[in-house]
Amino acid sequence: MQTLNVELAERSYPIHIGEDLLSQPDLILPHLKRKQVAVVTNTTVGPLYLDKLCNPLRDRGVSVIPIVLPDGEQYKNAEVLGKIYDALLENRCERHTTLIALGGGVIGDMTGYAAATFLRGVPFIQVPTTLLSQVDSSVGGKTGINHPLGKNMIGAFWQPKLVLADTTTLNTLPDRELSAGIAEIIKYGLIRDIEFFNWLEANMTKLMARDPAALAYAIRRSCENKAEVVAADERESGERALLNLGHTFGHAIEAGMGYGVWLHGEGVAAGTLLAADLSRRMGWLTDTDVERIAAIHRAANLPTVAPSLGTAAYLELMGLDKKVQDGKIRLILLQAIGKAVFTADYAPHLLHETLQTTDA
Ligand SMILES: NC(=O)c1ccc[n+]([C@@H]2O[C@H](COP(=O)([O-])OP(=O)(O)OC[C@H]3O[C@@H](n4cnc5c(N)ncnc54)[C@H](O)[C@@H]3O)[C@@H](O)[C@H]2O)c1
Ligand SMILES: O=C(O)C(=O)C[C@@H](O)[C@H](O)[C@H](O)COP(=O)(O)O
Ligand SMILES: [Zn+2]
Repeated sequence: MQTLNVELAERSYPIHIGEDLLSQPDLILPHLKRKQVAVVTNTTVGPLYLDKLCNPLRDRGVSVIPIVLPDGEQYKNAEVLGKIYDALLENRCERHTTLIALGGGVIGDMTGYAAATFLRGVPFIQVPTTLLSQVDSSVGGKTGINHPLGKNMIGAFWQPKLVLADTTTLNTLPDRELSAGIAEIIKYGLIRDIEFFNWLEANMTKLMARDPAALAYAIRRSCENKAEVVAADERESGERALLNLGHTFGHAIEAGMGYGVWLHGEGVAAGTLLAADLSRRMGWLTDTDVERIAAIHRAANLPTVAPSLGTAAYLELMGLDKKVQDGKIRLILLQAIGKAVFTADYAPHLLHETLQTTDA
């Protein structure tokens, strides 16, 4: 097992990464205020891992309330969030009850938001079971739900007490979801870690084949990158925005196509290629850079061409992004592979040209 720390003064917490961690209650028990937990999961992950996590806790005297939600990005909404509150109230949960998110980013974001808001804030633990959630969503404390008009529009910053990333759970993850996770891994290389990007290019075949050592390294390096950025800028007043590379486009794709049609990581992949295209039009990236970025996404079986929603629809959806300031869409662009900037200072006609490439 490897352990990293997210350094946030009194809100600091460990990230444990390793095999068979689910069934090690000693990793969880020190982080509980009382021996009562509510474990939020979904109808796919529950049958696979709920007993593995909960039985050893029960054996140690912990009272466990399981809460099983429907599975899918289309359920990351206020109605399903309400089901978490219902179960917590019906079971008379208190401020010292710890919520545990067992699942991917959808479960993690919703459980975290329920924890941030139930009784004005209760502790929570992330037990991420997708590659995407192990390398990104379980770390950093962004929690929330979608609105029909936009992704993650309602939410809160609420840090977990612990992240327990059991890499054995990835054995049951579908290939398409593995690729979606790799999109966020590539992101770290592109925005701030050229050596990691070079390593990813050299090791993509191993990652796609689920080589345990390659996966373990990619998860650790991703979490190190994310933890450093979050420690420097917890609430996204500057540097943290770089973690949004490709997301303004990607979130427009997810909302525009209907939640769940394109996976989050797929939207990020196609969105990253649009950000790269605009960066080339700005004179920052070369054609060779853009081809390198496309090639690494292709090697991960990720989409590199965005759907043709139409330029007007893209601009409308992107105009609802959380980073919009004074009505201007602010974007993360690449000055080079390994160096991103957060800027409003791009020529609007170049963004239009980029978006027009999506018209079939
Ligand atoms: N908070 C953040 O910082 C942050 C970062 C990135 C993404 N996100 C959010 O995370 C979500 C995407 O997360 P995701 O990609 O994990 O999707 P997800 O949570 O929908 O999980 C993907 C699918 O895999 C299934 N699954 C989960 N673990 C499994 C396992 N071990 N074996 C078999 N199936 C398994 C799930 O049931 C689901 O069907 C989006 O809503 C996105 O907005 C949040
Ligand atoms: O942690 C962050 O900060 C990120 O931006 C990570 C992203 O991968 C993630 O998808 C996040 O949920 C997007 O946040 P949002 O603020 O654009 O909704
Ligand atoms: Zn993301």
